[in-house]
Amino acid sequence: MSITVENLVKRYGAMTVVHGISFEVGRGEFVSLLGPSGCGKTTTLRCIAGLEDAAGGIIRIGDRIVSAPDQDILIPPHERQVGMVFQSYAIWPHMTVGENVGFPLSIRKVSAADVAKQVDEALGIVGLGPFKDRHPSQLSGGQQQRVALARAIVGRPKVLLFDEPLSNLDAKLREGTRVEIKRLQRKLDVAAVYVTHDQEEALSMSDRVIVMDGGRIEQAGTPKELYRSPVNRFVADFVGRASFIDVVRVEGGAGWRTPSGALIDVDDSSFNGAGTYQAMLRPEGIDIMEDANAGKPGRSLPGTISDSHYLGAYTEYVVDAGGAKVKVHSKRDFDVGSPVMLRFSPENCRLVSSPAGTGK
Ligand SMILES: Nc1ncnc2c1ncn2[C@@H]1O[C@H](COP(=O)(O)OP(=O)(O)OP(=O)(O)O)[C@@H](O)[C@H]1O
Repeated sequence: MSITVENLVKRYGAMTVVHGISFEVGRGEFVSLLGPSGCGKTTTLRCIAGLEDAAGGIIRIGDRIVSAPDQDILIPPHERQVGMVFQSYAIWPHMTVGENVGFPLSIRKVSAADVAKQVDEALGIVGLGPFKDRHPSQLSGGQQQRVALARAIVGRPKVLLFDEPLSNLDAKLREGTRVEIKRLQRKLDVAAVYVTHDQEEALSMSDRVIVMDGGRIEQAGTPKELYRSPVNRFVADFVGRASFIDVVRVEGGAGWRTPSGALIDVDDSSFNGAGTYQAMLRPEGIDIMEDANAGKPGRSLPGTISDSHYLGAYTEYVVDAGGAKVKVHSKRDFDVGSPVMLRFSPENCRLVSSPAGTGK
């Protein structure tokens, strides 16, 4: 089943925290809500689950309206057929693994025999069959999170909702559990909404990512679309590493000029005639040339290495290019203070809007 969110509004008292957002998640599709702390991701997810009451808009699961305050429709969570996994796992320490997983069924008055069968099936899917009679305190953090996963899928939910489910796991375990969650979601072929503030997690797991800020959607698209063609500086900065150089359009549209007066070739397909703009450069798309005179007009900028951070597979250099701090990834060694030439292609030098005064 799909999830459709139309003009969702959520208020806490006088404060509006979700400002009429709309999106759709198709059956079998994995969509992440990505954004900084407080942008309204969790609130949106909880409105879909029915754990928060929306103030406006319509939420559908499949064809069924589960939330439409204007029509006095607010279906309670246990009737929405959603499975949800929380950051805190929310498993009960006094219950065994099997009892925890079976809990959502027992409150739905499923017969004991059916509960046992479905619990065994769910534990089998997450690989926890032999742990059924243990208590959560006898499990590792990763195993506890799998109990929470099993509990989310036990009633054969029509959609799966995840609220930062991996943030309490260490880096190595997080990577493994990502793969497991994706495998599970594919196997069940359900719509999934996944809340995270971790861009790597969102890019690597999702069919589509919705970037939010201040209770609004900034951009929605496939991971590649967001990475390659962000609509503004906020999205460019939030999705991956990027550097920004102020640019102004040369009179008559014959190119773009940096504050130091250099003309650069910018992919300006996003230019719409109004507002302020910056050129965005991704660090892996820039070459560092030792010969400070090796530049091609429009596709290079002179600078000085001002800082370096060794990261194993590559070094991240910060290059001061006429006042702009440009991050560059290179496998080669350069000394701080060296004069260099940065070379880039117009495809890696994209115009992004950067509304003045908004910090975006
Ligand atoms: N129960 C509540 N009462 C009042 N305000 C709340 C409540 N829950 C959330 N908020 C506010 O709503 C806004 C959105 O919160 P939300 O938890 O959805 O953000 P988020 O993007 O999920 O952030 P995080 O990543 O920190 O969880 C925030 O400004 C938050 O302070």
